[in-house]
Amino acid sequence: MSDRWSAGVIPYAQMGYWEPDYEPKPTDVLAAFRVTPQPGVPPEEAGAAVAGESSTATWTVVWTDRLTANTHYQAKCYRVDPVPGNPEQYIARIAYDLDLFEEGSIANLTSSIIGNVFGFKALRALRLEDLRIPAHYTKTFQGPAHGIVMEREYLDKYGRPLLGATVKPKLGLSARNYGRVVYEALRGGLDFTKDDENINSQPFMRWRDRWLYCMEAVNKAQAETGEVKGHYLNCTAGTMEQMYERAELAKELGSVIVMIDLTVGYTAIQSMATWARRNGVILHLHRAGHSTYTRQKNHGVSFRVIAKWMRLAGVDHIHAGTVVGKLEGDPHSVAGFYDTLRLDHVEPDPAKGLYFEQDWVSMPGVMPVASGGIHAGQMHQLLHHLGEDCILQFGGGTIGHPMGIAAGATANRVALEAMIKARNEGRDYLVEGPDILKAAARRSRELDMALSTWGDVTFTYESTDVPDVVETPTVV
Ligand SMILES: O=C(COP(=O)(O)O)[C@H](O)[C@H](O)COP(=O)(O)O
Ligand SMILES: [Mg+2]
Repeated sequence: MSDRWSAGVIPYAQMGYWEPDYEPKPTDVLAAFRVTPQPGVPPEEAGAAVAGESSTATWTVVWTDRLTANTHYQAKCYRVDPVPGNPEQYIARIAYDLDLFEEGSIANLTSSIIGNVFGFKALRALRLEDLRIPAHYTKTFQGPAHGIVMEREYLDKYGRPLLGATVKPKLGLSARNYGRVVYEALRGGLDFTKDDENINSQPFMRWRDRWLYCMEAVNKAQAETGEVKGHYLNCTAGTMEQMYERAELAKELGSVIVMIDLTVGYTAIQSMATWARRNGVILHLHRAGHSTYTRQKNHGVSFRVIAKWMRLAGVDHIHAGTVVGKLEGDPHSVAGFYDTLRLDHVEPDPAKGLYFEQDWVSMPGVMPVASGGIHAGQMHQLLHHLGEDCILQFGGGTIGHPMGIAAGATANRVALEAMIKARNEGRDYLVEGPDILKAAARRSRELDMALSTWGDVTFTYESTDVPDVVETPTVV
């Protein structure tokens, strides 16, 4: 071991970053990292190195350490467990004192915990699996601008998932044709339509034109149906000033909701969440880009951590997976994401990939959004996996309907209401789902056509991001 540290270089473990006797305090931020050390690097040293580099340390001791209360500020790796079935990987748990973080800043939290450490040569790979945010720190964040309960009250819609659709094709429609899609989908029975992540303000359709045509469509559909309707106007732009300008006009035109992409960055998200609460407008977040760092199990940041950050940052909606659709989403992992977003208190549950207890101390819940390759024929599975407080978004599964967009929307609404009715009557809707849908389709040509068009479409591929199977639950 000693060969690897020449004069002046001391192992992190020896510098105090490995402390197996440490008992985490209720105020500590706790992290679980999946560590793959380089051959020859002991796991405790790897864990200590992560603790060091994500808190006070550099690669050697420095004289100025003596000018600080160094042991107080040092993060401590207090536990390292081998990963069952994977001899190369370990889960290292690290405790960070609350004093290391600025109140109410995701940017500061992330610059510490994922700042430098993922590039460490001594590690082959590193993944942040989970974080425990102490109540003391949680209370310094705004949290969701409105949250699930307020959103339902604003919309006057209860007892069922909300329905939406992403306008397709993703790019190229003119503002007027785009508005037509919105109108058809909303009048047909959806609650929301939505800009896709990459619809911002391109030459083929500038944002102001889209705002005008979409709000005309929303108003017309509201007048015809007597329901509150919304279109997520995507305010994502190159500067904060442009985003505020777009959000202000959305509000002036009476939109109940605006949207941003995860790509705008944590600080911009927090700023937009503050704006959204102040202005009484719901804030939708598309997790554009997340799979570049959330999907692979050995390296990056788990989506359950991103979900936690976004609840703190203050969004009202976030895309969180469908289980059955076209994009990555193991049922157990997705259940863990949905719990993290919606519950007030989350228990550790290794089967769902949840490493820590998380108390949200009454912070409102975020509405998870299920989107990506879903259709009416999956309604029983969607309700079973995702529950009632969520938004089901059918883009292709509305706009691709052979009888037209409004018919696609109606098919989804009829399928959902039939399934909710069956659930409320106490039926085993998961098992009986296909029959429930067939029976409903006898009274709805739109649903009948949706089922015959897409009924057999499934996306059965192996998931990448699956929780480790066996681990004893730990309460810290
Ligand atoms: O465009 C779509 C879905 O379109 P469609 O409904 O036509 O498949 C969304 O961008 C994805 O859902 C994002 O993925 P996720 O929700 O997993 O972040
Ligand atoms: Mg999209």
